Amino acid sequence: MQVTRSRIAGVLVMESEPVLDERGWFVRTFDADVAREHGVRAEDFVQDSVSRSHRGVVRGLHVRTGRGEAKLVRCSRGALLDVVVDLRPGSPTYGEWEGFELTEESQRSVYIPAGCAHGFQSLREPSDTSYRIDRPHDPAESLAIAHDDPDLAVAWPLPVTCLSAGDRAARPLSEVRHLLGPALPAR
Ligand SMILES: Cc1cn([C@H]2C[C@H](O)[C@@H](COP(=O)(O)OP(=O)(O)O[C@H]3O[C@@H](C)C(=O)[C@@H](O)[C@H]3O)O2)c(=O)[nH]c1=O
Repeated sequence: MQVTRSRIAGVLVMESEPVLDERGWFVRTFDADVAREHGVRAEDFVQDSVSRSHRGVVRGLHVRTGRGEAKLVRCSRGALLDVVVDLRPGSPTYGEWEGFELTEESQRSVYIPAGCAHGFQSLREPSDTSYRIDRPHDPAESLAIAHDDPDLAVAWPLPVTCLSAGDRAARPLSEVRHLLGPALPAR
Protein backbone atom coordinates (compact mmCIF):
# COMPACT_ATOMS: atom_id res chain seq x y z
CA MET A 1 0.00 0.00 0.00
CA GLN A 2 1.38 3.41 -1.01
CA VAL A 3 0.71 6.50 1.04
CA THR A 4 1.13 9.91 -0.58
CA ARG A 5 1.06 13.21 1.25
CA SER A 6 -1.02 15.93 -0.31
CA ARG A 7 -0.49 19.68 -0.52
CA ILE A 8 -2.70 20.11 2.57
CA ALA A 9 -0.77 18.97 5.64
CA GLY A 10 -2.06 15.74 7.15
CA VAL A 11 -4.21 14.81 4.15
CA LEU A 12 -3.05 11.43 2.86
CA VAL A 13 -3.89 9.38 -0.22
CA MET A 14 -3.73 5.62 0.37
CA GLU A 15 -3.85 3.13 -2.47
CA SER A 16 -2.77 -0.31 -3.58
CA GLU A 17 -2.45 -1.74 -7.06
CA PRO A 18 -5.52 -3.91 -7.82
CA VAL A 19 -4.60 -7.51 -8.75
CA LEU A 20 -6.59 -8.65 -11.78
CA ASP A 21 -7.34 -12.23 -12.80
CA GLU A 22 -10.02 -14.09 -14.74
CA ARG A 23 -12.48 -13.72 -11.83
CA GLY A 24 -12.17 -9.97 -11.49
CA TRP A 25 -9.84 -8.12 -9.11
CA PHE A 26 -8.64 -7.88 -5.54
CA VAL A 27 -7.32 -4.78 -3.83
CA ARG A 28 -6.34 -3.95 -0.27
CA THR A 29 -8.20 -0.85 0.82
CA PHE A 30 -6.67 -0.35 4.26
CA ASP A 31 -3.52 -1.56 5.99
CA ALA A 32 -3.30 -0.78 9.70
CA ASP A 33 0.49 -1.19 9.90
CA VAL A 34 1.14 1.13 6.96
CA ALA A 35 -1.42 3.64 8.20
CA ARG A 36 0.20 3.68 11.67
CA GLU A 37 3.55 4.61 10.10
CA HIS A 38 1.77 7.74 8.85
CA GLY A 39 0.10 8.57 12.14
CA VAL A 40 -3.31 7.03 11.39
CA ARG A 41 -4.46 4.54 14.03
CA ALA A 42 -6.90 1.89 12.83
CA GLU A 43 -8.28 1.49 16.34
CA ASP A 44 -9.48 5.11 16.30
CA PHE A 45 -12.14 4.39 13.68
CA VAL A 46 -15.44 3.77 15.44
CA GLN A 47 -17.91 3.74 12.56
CA ASP A 48 -17.99 2.66 8.93
CA SER A 49 -20.68 4.17 6.72
CA VAL A 50 -21.61 4.29 3.05
CA SER A 51 -23.79 6.67 1.06
CA ARG A 52 -25.06 6.34 -2.53
CA SER A 53 -25.35 9.42 -4.73
CA HIS A 54 -26.81 9.97 -8.18
CA ARG A 55 -24.58 11.50 -10.84
CA GLY A 56 -24.16 15.23 -10.27
CA VAL A 57 -25.13 15.15 -6.57
CA VAL A 58 -22.94 17.20 -4.26
CA ARG A 59 -22.73 16.39 -0.53
CA GLY A 60 -20.98 18.98 1.62
CA LEU A 61 -19.05 20.91 2.43
CA HIS A 62 -19.24 19.50 5.96
CA VAL A 63 -17.00 20.09 8.94
CA ARG A 64 -17.37 18.98 12.52
CA THR A 65 -17.14 21.64 15.20
CA GLY A 66 -15.55 21.11 18.63
CA ARG A 67 -12.52 18.86 18.35
CA GLY A 68 -13.63 17.72 14.90
CA GLU A 69 -13.39 14.26 13.38
CA ALA A 70 -11.00 12.45 11.08
CA LYS A 71 -12.24 10.25 8.26
CA LEU A 72 -11.00 7.92 5.61
CA VAL A 73 -13.04 8.25 2.41
CA ARG A 74 -13.14 5.87 -0.56
CA CYS A 75 -15.32 5.51 -3.64
CA SER A 76 -16.43 1.88 -3.53
CA ARG A 77 -18.61 2.20 -6.66
CA GLY A 78 -18.69 4.77 -9.47
CA ALA A 79 -16.47 7.85 -9.31
CA LEU A 80 -16.20 10.99 -7.20
CA LEU A 81 -14.43 14.27 -7.08
CA ASP A 82 -13.60 14.35 -3.38
CA VAL A 83 -12.84 17.78 -1.93
CA VAL A 84 -10.98 18.72 1.25
CA VAL A 85 -10.92 22.30 2.55
CA ASP A 86 -8.32 23.23 5.16
CA LEU A 87 -10.02 25.13 8.00
CA ARG A 88 -7.30 24.70 10.63
CA PRO A 89 -6.08 27.97 12.05
CA GLY A 90 -2.40 28.50 11.50
CA SER A 91 -2.19 25.97 8.69
CA PRO A 92 -0.20 27.29 5.71
CA THR A 93 -3.00 26.14 3.40
CA TYR A 94 -5.84 27.56 5.53
CA GLY A 95 -8.88 28.32 3.33
CA GLU A 96 -7.55 26.34 0.37
CA TRP A 97 -9.15 23.26 -1.15
CA GLU A 98 -7.79 20.22 -2.91
CA GLY A 99 -9.68 17.73 -5.06
CA PHE A 100 -9.03 14.01 -5.41
CA GLU A 101 -10.50 11.73 -8.06
CA LEU A 102 -11.70 8.58 -6.36
CA THR A 103 -12.97 5.72 -8.49
CA GLU A 104 -14.15 2.15 -8.14
CA GLU A 105 -11.22 1.11 -10.34
CA SER A 106 -8.59 2.64 -8.04
CA GLN A 107 -10.34 2.05 -4.68
CA ARG A 108 -8.04 4.89 -3.53
CA SER A 109 -8.75 6.42 -0.11
CA VAL A 110 -8.25 9.93 1.18
CA TYR A 111 -7.50 10.46 4.88
CA ILE A 112 -8.95 13.77 6.09
CA PRO A 113 -7.76 15.05 9.46
CA ALA A 114 -9.95 16.86 11.98
CA GLY A 115 -10.41 20.53 11.21
CA CYS A 116 -10.83 20.09 7.47
CA ALA A 117 -14.17 20.35 5.67
CA HIS A 118 -15.17 17.61 3.27
CA GLY A 119 -17.50 17.29 0.32
CA PHE A 120 -17.77 15.41 -2.95
CA GLN A 121 -19.59 15.23 -6.25
CA SER A 122 -20.75 11.98 -7.80
CA LEU A 123 -19.38 11.69 -11.34
CA ARG A 124 -21.21 8.49 -12.34
CA GLU A 125 -24.65 6.91 -11.92
CA PRO A 126 -24.59 5.93 -9.10
CA SER A 127 -21.52 6.42 -6.89
CA ASP A 128 -21.03 4.96 -3.42
CA THR A 129 -18.88 6.73 -0.82
CA SER A 130 -17.50 4.57 1.96
CA TYR A 131 -16.19 6.12 5.14
CA ARG A 132 -14.36 5.21 8.28
CA ILE A 133 -14.83 7.91 10.92
CA ASP A 134 -13.10 8.29 14.27
CA ARG A 135 -16.06 9.63 16.28
CA PRO A 136 -19.70 8.65 16.71
CA HIS A 137 -22.13 10.73 14.66
CA ASP A 138 -23.41 13.84 16.45
CA PRO A 139 -25.61 16.11 14.31
CA ALA A 140 -25.23 18.90 16.90
CA GLU A 141 -21.56 19.26 15.88
CA SER A 142 -22.19 19.14 12.14
CA LEU A 143 -21.62 22.37 10.25
CA ALA A 144 -22.30 22.86 6.54
CA ILE A 145 -20.50 25.43 4.41
CA ALA A 146 -21.94 26.45 1.04
CA HIS A 147 -20.59 24.24 -1.74
CA ASP A 148 -20.54 27.32 -3.97
CA ASP A 149 -18.89 29.70 -1.50
CA PRO A 150 -17.22 32.17 -3.89
CA ASP A 151 -14.22 32.63 -1.58
CA LEU A 152 -13.47 28.91 -1.61
CA ALA A 153 -14.32 28.59 -5.34
CA VAL A 154 -14.45 24.82 -5.47
CA ALA A 155 -14.50 23.75 -9.14
CA TRP A 156 -17.19 21.09 -9.20
CA PRO A 157 -16.78 19.28 -12.52
CA LEU A 158 -20.47 18.68 -13.35
CA PRO A 159 -23.61 20.77 -13.03
CA VAL A 160 -24.92 20.24 -9.50
CA THR A 161 -28.11 18.17 -9.85
CA CYS A 162 -29.11 17.85 -6.20
CA LEU A 163 -28.22 19.02 -2.70
CA SER A 164 -29.75 18.10 0.66
CA ALA A 165 -32.02 20.71 2.26
CA GLY A 166 -29.27 21.36 4.81
CA ASP A 167 -26.66 21.88 2.13
CA ARG A 168 -28.98 24.18 0.14
CA ALA A 169 -29.33 26.35 3.25
CA ALA A 170 -25.58 26.36 4.01
CA ARG A 171 -23.90 29.74 4.36
CA PRO A 172 -20.43 30.76 3.12
CA LEU A 173 -17.45 30.21 5.38
CA SER A 174 -17.19 33.94 6.15
CA GLU A 175 -20.63 33.75 7.83
CA VAL A 176 -20.08 30.56 9.82
CA ARG A 177 -16.39 30.56 10.70
CA HIS A 178 -17.20 31.87 14.21
CA LEU A 179 -19.08 28.61 14.86
CA LEU A 180 -15.89 26.63 14.35
CA GLY A 181 -14.43 27.87 17.62
CA PRO A 182 -12.59 30.78 19.16
CA ALA A 183 -9.21 29.56 17.95
CA LEU A 184 -10.07 30.44 14.35
CA PRO A 185 -8.37 33.63 13.26
CA ALA A 186 -10.55 36.63 12.41
CA ARG A 187 -10.45 37.73 8.80
C1 LIG B 1 -23.38 11.40 8.49
C2 LIG B 1 -24.46 10.52 9.15
C3 LIG B 1 -25.79 10.67 8.81
N1 LIG B 1 -26.74 9.90 9.39
C4 LIG B 1 -28.14 10.08 8.99
C5 LIG B 1 -28.69 11.46 9.23
C6 LIG B 1 -29.67 11.63 8.09
O1 LIG B 1 -30.92 11.06 8.43
C7 LIG B 1 -29.07 10.82 6.96
C8 LIG B 1 -28.32 11.67 5.95
O2 LIG B 1 -27.42 12.49 6.66
P1 LIG B 1 -26.68 13.69 5.95
O3 LIG B 1 -27.64 14.45 5.11
O4 LIG B 1 -25.93 14.44 7.01
O5 LIG B 1 -25.66 12.89 5.04
P2 LIG B 1 -24.49 13.46 4.13
O6 LIG B 1 -24.89 14.78 3.55
O7 LIG B 1 -24.10 12.39 3.21
O8 LIG B 1 -23.34 13.74 5.21
C9 LIG B 1 -22.03 13.35 4.95
O9 LIG B 1 -21.46 14.26 4.01
C10 LIG B 1 -20.10 14.04 3.72
C11 LIG B 1 -19.63 15.16 2.81
C12 LIG B 1 -19.25 13.80 4.90
O10 LIG B 1 -18.09 14.17 4.96
C13 LIG B 1 -19.85 12.95 5.99
O11 LIG B 1 -19.05 12.97 7.15
C14 LIG B 1 -21.25 13.37 6.27
O12 LIG B 1 -21.25 14.69 6.83
O13 LIG B 1 -28.21 9.87 7.56
C15 LIG B 1 -26.41 8.98 10.34
O14 LIG B 1 -27.29 8.26 10.89
N2 LIG B 1 -25.11 8.80 10.69
C16 LIG B 1 -24.12 9.54 10.14
O15 LIG B 1 -22.89 9.36 10.47
